[in-house]
Amino acid sequence: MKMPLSQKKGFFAEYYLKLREAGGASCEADIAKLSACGTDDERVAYVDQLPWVRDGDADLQVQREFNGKNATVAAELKERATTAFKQKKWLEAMLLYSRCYVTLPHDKLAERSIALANRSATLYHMQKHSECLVDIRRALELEYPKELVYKLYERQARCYMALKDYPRTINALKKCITATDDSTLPADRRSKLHLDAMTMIKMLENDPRTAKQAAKQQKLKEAKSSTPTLEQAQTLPYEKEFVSDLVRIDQNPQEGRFARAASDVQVGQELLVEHPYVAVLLEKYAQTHCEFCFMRTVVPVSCPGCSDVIYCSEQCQQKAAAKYHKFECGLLPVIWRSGASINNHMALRIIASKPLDYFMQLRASLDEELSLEQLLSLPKDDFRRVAHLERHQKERPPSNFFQYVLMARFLTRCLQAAGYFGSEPKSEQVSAIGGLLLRCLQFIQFNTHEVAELHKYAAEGREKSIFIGGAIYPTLALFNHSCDPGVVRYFRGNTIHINTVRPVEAGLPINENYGPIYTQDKREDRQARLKELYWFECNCDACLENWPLFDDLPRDIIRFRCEAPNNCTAVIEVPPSCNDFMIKCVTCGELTNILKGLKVMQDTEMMTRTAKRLYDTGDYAKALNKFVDLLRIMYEVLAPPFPDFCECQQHLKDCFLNLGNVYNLN
Ligand SMILES: C[S@@+](CC[C@H](N)C(=O)[O-])C[C@H]1O[C@@H](n2cnc3c(N)ncnc32)[C@H](O)[C@@H]1O
Repeated sequence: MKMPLSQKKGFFAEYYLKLREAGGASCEADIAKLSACGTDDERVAYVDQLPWVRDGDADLQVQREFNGKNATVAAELKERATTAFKQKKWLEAMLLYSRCYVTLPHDKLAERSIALANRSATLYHMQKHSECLVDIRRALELEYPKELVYKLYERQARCYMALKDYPRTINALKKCITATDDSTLPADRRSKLHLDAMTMIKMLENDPRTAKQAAKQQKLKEAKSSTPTLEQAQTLPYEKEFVSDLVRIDQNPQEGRFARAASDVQVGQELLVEHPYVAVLLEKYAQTHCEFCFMRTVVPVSCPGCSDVIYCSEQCQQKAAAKYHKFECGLLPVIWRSGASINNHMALRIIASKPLDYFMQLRASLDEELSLEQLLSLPKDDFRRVAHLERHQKERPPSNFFQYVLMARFLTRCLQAAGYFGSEPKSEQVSAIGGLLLRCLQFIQFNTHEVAELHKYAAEGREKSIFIGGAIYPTLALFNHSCDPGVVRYFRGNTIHINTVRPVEAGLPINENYGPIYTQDKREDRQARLKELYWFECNCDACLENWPLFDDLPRDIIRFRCEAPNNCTAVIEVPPSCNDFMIKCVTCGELTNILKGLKVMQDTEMMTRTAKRLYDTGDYAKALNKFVDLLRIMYEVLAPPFPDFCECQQHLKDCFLNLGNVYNLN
């Protein structure tokens, strides 16, 4: 039997080629006619009525597939995990128990609790005490066999002991003693356990640290807080959003909207902390990272309906379920198999995150232009915050529109299969959502950020930033590009942080970087890439003045700033061998004393060594402060680009990256 197209891997590309072939001679002419359509709705409607497109619809059958949960597969995984456990292969056992837990059908409460309890034992051996405690709590919340509960409390006590939390150790030991009443332990073993636990409790109660800790914990409890737990640590990505007063969004006809400095900005300052409007994790990381917040996850929570994705906590699972997963559940295998990129998936998720009524009401107003003030005053979760991002619809060729319409049609079918339109979809609603998906695909193209995680290979002293997913940050999406960016971005989960890597004077643009950077890529290559991917000509200083690559930066020239009191912005280039201290500026004719600059260069050598040492010992926060000082001092008297400044900037960027998502591979 022939396999339907939608069952094959990467079927969308095949469907597209097949369709174009079916279009035959009239294909190009039909596609060219798309240029006559003025709106996305018209484009979708036009493509929809092309007979050769309609004929291909049979290839786009989308059906939800729930083959993820499977008690038999879970039982096999459990057996393999237990073998690995017995062989003390802790990591392997932990991963297998995770897969077993995620694969178990949601109603198998006892089995799920056992998988969690077994994983907690593995985590205990791995000395992952906080994670072990999370699994014990979850196992206890499910139907863990009563007669074995004492074991969990015993393990809980050991974990608290390892974490030096004595009041909680005592508490767990007491619960352990009580739980033995339900156990099937022989009398002698039970009394031995009681005796050991009582001895431990007594010892801890006599320890002065216990009372101190208990008082502290009580205080925190009264303040409606508690000691930081792993669950809280995992809510880190939901740290408060923040836009600094130093950032002002402005616009002009040449560059559209962009950020500029409202007043002088120092190096190292935090300008923006933003949650994504939408984010999609790469399929590759679906079993290691939380689908909702992108935190790497040791003790995953799974979706009740599928085992395709994991979450770091119940909160993230519930948020995802409420927002979009109810429509994606059972559809992810189809989306992944289709070969649709995460950008395409993001478009689907944007729509799935809000009810149909929301879009139907908003639709008419989407064609109205919004002023910058109106846009910025919209609530963060308003669709218009992203719908009005740059999409270059006027420059878009018909062939590109055609491809996007086909993808929008496929995504509409996915939503339809997931029940987004209810049991009896109305054709005008389906078309309207098709039009909106087409709009999403356009703005996503220019406004997505790659979410990254820093992979550290300690043994080799190597670090690499790895792309784990994509996201849209509505405020950051208004920042323009420069090949000599003023900021660095790093991520905690999928929350983005933007910090400056050089001073920016009041009124000047604060630009970020879309990929090509002047120290590494030649001007022609940068410009070609920006034109191809973002459809603009870059006119940053590095492009206009054609700054050399880092390796070609002159080492035999020092670039001093003209210090004349007339606000001259010229650069005075001096060879290191120069014997004069008072140098005449060729632009303004005034003299500048370069002694101060030479002294700075001497001082910075020593400071750089200290900063690098701090970095190498892993003290990133301190190293960061040192690099900030260095850049500030250098920038005052010397004018970039020059090698020391670039190197320092790179180190500062690395420090910031180390404060974000990090994965230690050794
Ligand atoms: C992420 S958006 C940035 C905000 C955009 N200017 C706007 O008005 O929404 C990317 C788009 O901004 C424009 N852009 C970004 N950097 C630019 C630059 N340095 N000069 C001119 N246009 C730029 C390009 O049109 C690009 O496709």
